[in-house]
Amino acid sequence: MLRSRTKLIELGKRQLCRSMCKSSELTLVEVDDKTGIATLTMNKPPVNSCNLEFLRALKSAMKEIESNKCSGIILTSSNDKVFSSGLDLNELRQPNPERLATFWKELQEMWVTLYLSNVPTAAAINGHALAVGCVMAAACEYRVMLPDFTIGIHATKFGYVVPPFIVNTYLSVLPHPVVERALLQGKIFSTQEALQINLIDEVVNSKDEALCKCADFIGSFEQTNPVARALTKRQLRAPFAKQLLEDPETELRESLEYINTPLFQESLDQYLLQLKKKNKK
Ligand SMILES: CCCCCCCCCC/C=C/CC(=O)SCCNC(=O)CCNC(=O)[C@H](O)C(C)(C)COP(=O)(O)OP(=O)(O)OC[C@H]1O[C@@H](n2cnc3c(N)ncnc32)[C@H](O)[C@@H]1OP(=O)(O)O
Repeated sequence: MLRSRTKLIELGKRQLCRSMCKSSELTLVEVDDKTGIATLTMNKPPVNSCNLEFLRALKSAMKEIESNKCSGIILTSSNDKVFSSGLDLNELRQPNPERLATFWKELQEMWVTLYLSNVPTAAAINGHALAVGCVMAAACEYRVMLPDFTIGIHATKFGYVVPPFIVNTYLSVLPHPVVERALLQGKIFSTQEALQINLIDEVVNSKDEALCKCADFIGSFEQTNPVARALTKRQLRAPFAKQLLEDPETELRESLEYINTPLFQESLDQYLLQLKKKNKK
């Protein structure tokens, strides 16, 4: 009882000393004056699907947080049912070639910025995290999730080949056989299943609790040297990012080629129809 009261008081304090740093319409950044932790809230209605502008806003917010020497980043969502629905599929449908290339490069850069961030990163997954939404969470160092939501990469279910950097994000948190089965089945996990396979670290009952857990995780590095920590993280993660860092053009070319195939475009049309139909029922 006493412990939970202390926790609540602690939570109140944390909320009080939060100050706004920089926001765009699509992202909201709040920095805790005491801990230096930045909470980056995704705010693209209705479901945080990543279009070009949103990817740009996310990358720029993360870079800004790093350059302000914050002690860590907590990634979360302003929507209390959806963390992120992944890529905005409208960006991939009958695309304008120039915009698609710019979009895909932004995706690559946003991923590299998050995956190799110098500061500790944690995801407070307060809703469904699908496809690239799951990738963003998995690119963080720690994940805590609310019950009764779903998380996973179901690309193969609707005719998408999974790009290598997405495979690598899974491989850096899950064992190879688990990744193989999950990606080939296009498996979407419930919160409980995600906990069982260690795709997430903990389950919590509220967003506030999720933010607290993430702050505690970031706080656990207080006694470490930030430069040594950042370089060690980079060393550990570099093999998974190597391909994209050394040769982003090949990944870009292969992805654009694939997205422009009739097979991909037909599957996408069908999938988008299904998504819309669901709402008309
Ligand atoms: C050799 C190398 C080859 C490389 C090849 C690379 C090329 C392949 C690329 C593959 C990469 C894929 C990664 C992705 O991230 S693809 C995105 C996949 N995401 C999804 O499938 C999520 C779909 N959405 C949902 O399941 C649900 O929306 C939800 C997230 C569970 C939320 O449900 P909820 O009921 O709350 O909301 P609605 O479904 O009513 O959605 C509200 C409106 O938003 C539209 N919507 C939802 N998600 C998307 C999306 N990802 N893109 C665009 N639009 C989306 C939905 O249609 C609703 O619109 P409406 O109001 O107009 O009906």
